[in-house]
Amino acid sequence: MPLLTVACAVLLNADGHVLVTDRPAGKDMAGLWEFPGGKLEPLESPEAALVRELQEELGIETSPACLSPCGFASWSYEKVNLLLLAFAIRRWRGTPVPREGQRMQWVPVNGLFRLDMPPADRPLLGQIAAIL
Ligand SMILES: Nc1nc2c([nH]c(=O)n2[C@H]2C[C@H](O)[C@@H](COP(=O)(O)OP(=O)(O)OP(=O)(O)O)O2)c(=O)[nH]1
Repeated sequence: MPLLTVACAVLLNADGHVLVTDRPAGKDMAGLWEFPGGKLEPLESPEAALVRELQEELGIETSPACLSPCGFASWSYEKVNLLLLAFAIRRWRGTPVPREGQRMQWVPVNGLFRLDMPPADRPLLGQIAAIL
């Protein structure tokens, strides 16, 4: 199966809460909570992809220098092997506002374990808890 690389953000606010958005109706895994981000375009670096996706999905400005690798997960879905690269981000410009019809919430890291998330995300949660 093809390998699909996805970069996602663990946006941490001053309270130590993490931003999650839900997958809009009509997409695979609709309704599940996920970390904002998305697929790399051809020849795009993970960092550039994530900066672009955060602008498109939430209207916030970040830069590769603000991205700190904080974990990865690997999961075989039906048609792809997903490699999910997570970056912690503590500083950005602007206020996140969902721009693609997603719902959004800030949750304490402990609260992530109680959310319905894609199976690929599970192994990331302990890694995120460890960096706080
Ligand atoms: N952004 C993000 N994607 C995740 C997470 N967990 C997880 O399994 N994924 C999967 C879902 C998708 O198959 C893929 C992300 O792709 P994407 O967001 O660029 O694209 P999509 O499938 O939502 O929609 P499309 O752009 O293809 O229409 O990674 C996560 O926490 N964040």
